[in-house]
Amino acid sequence: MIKIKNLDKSFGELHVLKNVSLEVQKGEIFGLIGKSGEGKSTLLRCINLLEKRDGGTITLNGQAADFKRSREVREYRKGIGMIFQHFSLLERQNVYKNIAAPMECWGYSKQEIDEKVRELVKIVGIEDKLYEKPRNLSGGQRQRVAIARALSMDPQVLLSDEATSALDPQTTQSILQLLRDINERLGITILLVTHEMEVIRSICHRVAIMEHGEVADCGKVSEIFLNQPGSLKRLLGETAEVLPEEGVNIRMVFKETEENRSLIPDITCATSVRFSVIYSRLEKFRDEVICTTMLNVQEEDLAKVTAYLDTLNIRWEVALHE
Ligand SMILES: Nc1ncnc2c1ncn2[C@@H]1O[C@H](COP(=O)(O)OP(=O)(O)OP(=O)(O)O)[C@@H](O)[C@H]1O
Repeated sequence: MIKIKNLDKSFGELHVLKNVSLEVQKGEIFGLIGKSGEGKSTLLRCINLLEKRDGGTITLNGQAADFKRSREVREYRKGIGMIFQHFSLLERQNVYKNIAAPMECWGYSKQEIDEKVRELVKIVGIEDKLYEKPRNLSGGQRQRVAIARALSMDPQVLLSDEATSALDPQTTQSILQLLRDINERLGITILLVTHEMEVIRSICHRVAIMEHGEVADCGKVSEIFLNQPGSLKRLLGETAEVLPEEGVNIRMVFKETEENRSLIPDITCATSVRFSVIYSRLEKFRDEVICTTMLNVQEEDLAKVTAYLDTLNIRWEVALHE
């Protein structure tokens, strides 16, 4: 769907994107995460041709984004909706006019516009706000207007640049649910930029972690969390946990499945080792649940326990205490 190959971008001396290659599949929600200043927004702006790249290729649905004429650029952009952190609404215009604006630019008839606006406000759940000005809306409602406007040209792709960063946690969840509905019901591919891990966990199928303008790791969200690459640890902030100083602490990460539910008694039965469970927590990733469990074992039992975990293909590592 979106194919980015060897993308390069500098602002003067500042090399912001370095040889970035990514593929976003049709119908998926793909997340780009990284610390501030890693080039995430620049990448979105290059895809949307708001920013000129220095090198590399961008292909949308097999069509290379290399255009000579501004009309071609406009046509290309028509297929891409975009939403931003601060909504970018026309403050003097009401909700109806805001959503209608792109269609008016493209010369749609009044009737076409009216039908589309009324359909879109229903999809985003603000039918009762049609004639309100943005200043009378909450942050979540404003973002719903922006989403409706982004969908007005029936785009194949929606680019989202920190769309929930200015919202409280509850409103964030409702907007994420809306994006998920749009993805599932309308089949729109979503590429979103965020610095919030919760956004990635809740709705993304796949994620790319950006570091220093490069893609450090990329894959299915639950797999990235299972494998815990260095880029993820650096992003989450690798703080030493408060753990027992005696013995060895083993962190296990595994999918919560019926089979794994009895893992703790299974370890005891198979190894006859006595150990403590320091904590165990579940995290949801779209439709999968991942369990992180910390065990504390005696030094002399470490090999026995980890050998058993290896037979089950359970990922483990020795955790450092403070
Ligand atoms: N138009 C520009 N001119 C000069 N430098 C720019 C321009 N746009 C971005 N930059 C710089 O490029 C770097 C990457 O910026 P970008 O906004 O893409 O990062 P980001 O990962 O999206 O960060 P954030 O999460 O803070 O938005 C930053 O150092 C930024 O200051």
